[in-house]
Amino acid sequence: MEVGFLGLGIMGKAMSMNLLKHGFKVTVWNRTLSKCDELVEHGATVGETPAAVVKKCKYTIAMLSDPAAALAVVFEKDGVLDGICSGKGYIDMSTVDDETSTKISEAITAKGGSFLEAPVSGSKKPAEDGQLVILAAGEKALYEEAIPAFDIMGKKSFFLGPVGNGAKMKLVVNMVMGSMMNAFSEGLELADKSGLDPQTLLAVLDLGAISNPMFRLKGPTMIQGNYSPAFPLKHQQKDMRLALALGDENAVPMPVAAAANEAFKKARSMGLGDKDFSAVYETVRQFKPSSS
Ligand SMILES: NC(=O)C1=CN([C@@H]2O[C@H](COP(=O)(O)OP(=O)(O)OC[C@H]3O[C@@H](n4cnc5c(N)ncnc54)[C@H](OP(=O)(O)O)[C@@H]3O)[C@@H](O)[C@H]2O)C=CC1
Ligand SMILES: O=CCCC(=O)O
Repeated sequence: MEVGFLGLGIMGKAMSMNLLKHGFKVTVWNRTLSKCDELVEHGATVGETPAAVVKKCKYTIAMLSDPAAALAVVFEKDGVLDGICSGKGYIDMSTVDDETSTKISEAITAKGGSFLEAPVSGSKKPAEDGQLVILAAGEKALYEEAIPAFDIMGKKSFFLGPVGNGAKMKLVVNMVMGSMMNAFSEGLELADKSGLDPQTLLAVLDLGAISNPMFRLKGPTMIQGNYSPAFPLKHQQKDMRLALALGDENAVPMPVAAAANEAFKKARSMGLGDKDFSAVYETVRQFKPSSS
């Protein structure tokens, strides 16, 4: 099966690599061309533009940073729209808002193509291990066609109905995650400042009702001050911003998420946007480990 893949950042690289390793023929494109090299070493072909990739492949997947990137890759010259036609599908797995996704869907379908949004839960490691949770919405037939690829990239796929529902579900999930990360950071600092061992706090949390993989994975590295990016903080703040806009649209009060968004903005202002989102800890942290 020939699949196109646009966007080889942290997630796109891992996801397209998995497709290659499982026998898919993959044609890749990335704005910064050098990021294609490693994929080529594993058998990928490079398309010169998004349009060239779409022209070559029955369906094309995109994994791009934000709404501006998702729109640029579709609407700019030599973009997806210049290659799409009847019989071809476009699957955008980037985390964007429903307005962006709807705009892309309308443009693709106006040219006879089919569209699916399919943002994912799970980060770098689940992407490498094919353990993502896929939140698809849009054209059901394209969803069914893409299941073999989804089964490789993910551990579970949901079909959530019309375009927009996948984007909204993803924003709700990441809004909860970003708020939790801030509460967790405050807890680590409170433990430390009140004379408790943060490592013991991790052990206690892990045995109780709020035990979860995020605290288990991020806690030890946060204590070390290691923020090597799996999920860049600038993307988490983008998701908080988009989730708050969704709350605004639906008149849902979200004071906790709003405060969390401010903390992520503060972290960006401290130059931490390209670090892992757990670096939001630095906005409350006073004790610095000697290794940082
Ligand atoms: N990392 C994670 O844990 C997760 C991320 N996500 C979401 O997945 C998406 C990708 O995330 P991730 O891989 O971490 O991000 P990265 O920042 O690592 O990669 C972003 C990608 O978008 C491309 N890009 C950015 N701007 C443009 C543009 N204007 N035109 C064309 N391409 C552009 C980049 O190209 P270039 O290389 O040239 O900069 C790169 O390929 C985001 O929407 C994110 O929110 C979802 C789940 C988990
Ligand atoms: O969008 C990023 C999500 C990261 C995760 O689910 O661990």
